[in-house]
Order: sequence, then structure tokens, then C-alpha cells
Amino acid sequence: MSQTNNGPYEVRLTDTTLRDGSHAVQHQFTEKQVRDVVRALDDARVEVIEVTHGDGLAGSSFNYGFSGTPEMELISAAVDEAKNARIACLMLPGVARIPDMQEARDRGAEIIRIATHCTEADISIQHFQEARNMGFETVGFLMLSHMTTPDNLAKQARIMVDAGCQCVYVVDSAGHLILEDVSDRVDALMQEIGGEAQVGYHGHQNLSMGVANSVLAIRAGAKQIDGTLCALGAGAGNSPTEVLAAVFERLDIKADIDLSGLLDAAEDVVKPIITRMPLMDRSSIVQGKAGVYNSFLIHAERAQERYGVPAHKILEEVGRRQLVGGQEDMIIDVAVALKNEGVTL
Ligand SMILES: CC[C@H](O)CC(=O)C(=O)O
Ligand SMILES: [Mn+2]
Repeated sequence: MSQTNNGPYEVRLTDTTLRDGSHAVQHQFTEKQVRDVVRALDDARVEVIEVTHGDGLAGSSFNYGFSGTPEMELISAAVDEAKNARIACLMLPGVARIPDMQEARDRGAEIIRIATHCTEADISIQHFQEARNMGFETVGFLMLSHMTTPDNLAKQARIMVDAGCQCVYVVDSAGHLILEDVSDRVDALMQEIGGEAQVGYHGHQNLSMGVANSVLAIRAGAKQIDGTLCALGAGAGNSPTEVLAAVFERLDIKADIDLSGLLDAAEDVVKPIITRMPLMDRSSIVQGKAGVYNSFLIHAERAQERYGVPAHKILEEVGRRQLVGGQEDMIIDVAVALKNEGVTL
């Protein structure tokens, strides 16, 4: 049962338009776009801006999709452009390696966010230790957090904190969590690590819950919240940063953000860049309902084109099989199996 902390609440917003939003533009952000978005976010007093390939450092690959511009160049441009904001990078152990973190650090990134599946925190231990040695501020991402219980999630958070992590996020990678699903998880983490580290929340919009879930996360003790401008992100997109800021103002949640600057950033800087608006459509709602990793949407759509099997049917079966990040190739298996069963467009 969730325990609600009494306010007033104070949070740090991390904008991940230039990392999670990278999925929505097929990893084709240009240096100019990165500079424009960083300048707009920085002017609106956003404290942390994440810049990396959508699948994290070294994500540019045949499997995940190649970057249009090398991410290290984008990181340097972001560092150069930001006057006050600090630049964060995300990495998945096994996709990126410790030297990749070092290069991001050398280029001026100050925060590293290390992501693992929600039951696999142990693979991040050496990365947190090394990150602290490099002088990074550290954040842990427990992805697909709906796939384990609040108690187990708290045990995984403990592993990250013991390794040197300073804030562990409940990451709703599938946009599957609803209300108390979030506050119960944040609460469990607060009880386990609250005295030593912060708790954060990263939401997706599949079931239209990103902003409401963020508020409940804050009321349960979360101090770091993620969003993206115009909700630009994998699958259905993320909790929109500009909506979070507006709701925070209404609820007296202190984030020290310039709301009108953020609205301009969303409308005038990010909207014109978007080639594909994140939508709560059939496929992404199915993802939210079935608990499917948002980054799988593009892969399922590609499989639809290639095998003539509807993407939402593929995603439903992916949910049934409980596939997790890193198993993108299994989407092909699912498409072929459904085709053989006669499931077609
Ligand atoms: C590549 C890491 C992953 O996509 C992190 C994230 O944003 C999520 O799980 O939602
Ligand atoms: Mn995400």
C-alpha cells in the first residue's frame, strides 16, 4: 500500500527529447536540431538534458538503427550549447562499454543513466563503480518495471545503490503502469533506498497516464521526473515535459521551470522537427495494455511491411511471450510464426 508523503514537493525535471525522442526520428537528429533544442530547454531553465542514441551510447547499429550524426558529436554540441543545464547520457551495459562512458565524460557529459531490465541490476555494478570514479552523477534505470513486484524492484534498486547509484528510476518502458502501480513501486524503493539515494520516474503515454503517474510518483517521494517535448519518444511517446511543467504549476510542485519558455520550445523548436508524431493509436495502446517495450513499435512495423502481419498482432504476441529489451530479433520470429498461422493484413 502506498504511503503519500506530505508536500511541499520539489522535483528535478530531466528532458530526454534528444534521447528517447531519437526513436521517433529514427535516430536522425542533426547537430543544428540538437543545438536548437538544448538552447530552448536551457533558456527554459531545464536542469538536465539527455542526449544519446535512442538505445543509449553505442546504440547506433544494424539492430537498433544507425544514427544520422555520430552521437558523440551531438553530445559535444549539447555541452557546448548549454549554459546552465547539465548533459546526461544513457547507456545499457552490453550495448555500450565503459570506454564509451569515458568518452562521453571527456566530452563534458556530467550525468550517466545506466539502464538494465528490472530484474537484472547486477549487470550494472561495475558500470556504476567506474562511473563514480569518472566523476559522473549516477542514475539507474530499472526498465519495464511492471514486470516485477514492488518488493523485487526495491531489491534491484538496492543492488544499484550499493554499486554507487545516486537515484534509481522506476521506468515504465511499456506505458503499462497505472496510478497505484507507480506509487507502490516508488514507495517500495523509498523504503529500501530513500535514506541513501533518490527515486525517479520515467513514464510513457500508451494508456495516457504519463503525467498523472508522475504526480503520484512525486507524492510517493520521487525527486526526479522525465519528460520529452511534444511527448517525442519511443512508441506512444513520453510524458510531455511542457504538460508536466503546467501540471506542476497547478499543483504547486516546485520545479523552477519557465513554463512559457517550454511551450515555445515545444511549439516552435520541436514540433517542426517531428516527422512522425507519437500517437496513442491501436499499436501503441496494445503495447501499453500488453506491457510491451515501446522501442519495439518500429521493429513491429518493419516486420508488418516485410511479412504482411499486422503490427498490433505482432505486439500482442510479443506481450504474451514477455519479450524484453535486447530481444528485438525475436520480433521477426513472432511475425513469421503468425504468418504461418495465417494471420495477415
Ligand atoms: C534504451 C533504453 C530504454 O529505452 C530506456 C527507456 O527510455 C525506457 O525503457 O523507457
Ligand atoms: Mn523511455
